[in-house]
Amino acid sequence: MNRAEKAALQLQAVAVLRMLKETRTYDELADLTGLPAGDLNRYVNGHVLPGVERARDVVQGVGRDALATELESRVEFDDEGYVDNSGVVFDQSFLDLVAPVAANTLGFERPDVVLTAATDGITLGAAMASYFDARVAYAKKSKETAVEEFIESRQRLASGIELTYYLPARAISAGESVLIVDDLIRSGETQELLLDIALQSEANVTGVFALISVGTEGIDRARDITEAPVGALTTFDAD
Ligand SMILES: O=P(O)(O)OC[C@H]1O[C@H](OP(=O)(O)OP(=O)(O)O)[C@H](O)[C@@H]1O
Repeated sequence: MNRAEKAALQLQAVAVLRMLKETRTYDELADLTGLPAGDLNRYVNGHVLPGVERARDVVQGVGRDALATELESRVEFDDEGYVDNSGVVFDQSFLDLVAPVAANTLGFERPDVVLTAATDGITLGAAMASYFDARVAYAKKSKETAVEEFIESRQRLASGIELTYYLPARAISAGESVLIVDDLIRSGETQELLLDIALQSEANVTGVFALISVGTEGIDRARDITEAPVGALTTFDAD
């Protein structure tokens, strides 16, 4: 880890601690993290940065659990099982916190491109791309008028409806590494289409990440297609 990466990790830990502090006293934060309340006060107020080991523990340990809990509290299901995740995907600051936690806990290598699906994956894709200093690309269900060449992937869904995603062909070059992300994974059909687009681009997939997994069907489906790490920040029961 070079000096800039260490500094970035230390600042990410401070951002996680600040989020946790919003709803806690310093004593409660000390109980949660195992760190002294006085130190936490200095970190949260920006007077001192946590050491690298402490920063890693915060980001990978309590950070993941806390973000998953926060995510669960912001997601709503209706009677038919449809998800309202606007409380998450409309909050870019929250997604900016998720990116380092996801990258560190699931072990994704830095990609050249973060690939997602319009619409709801876009803000997470932007957060992940910003964290990795990578480009972001999103496949859409329609063709952009001025773009001449597309990669397209089509699938007949379990529902019988056909779903096609289009990506401008120049968004990903052969040999580049691609991290596939989305806000939600349920059947895995969307991820399968994105993986197919990466394959057609002759790119190397470095991982598949979803904020929310509903059941494990989609995660299992992605794992059948790629050997790269596949994971979600939080998993809800499918029923
Ligand atoms: O694992 P799956 O069963 O494929 O479901 C996951 C997909 O469903 C949602 O997108 P949706 O198709 O609703 O499009 P939207 O983002 O434009 O709302 C979500 O954003 C994922 O892309």
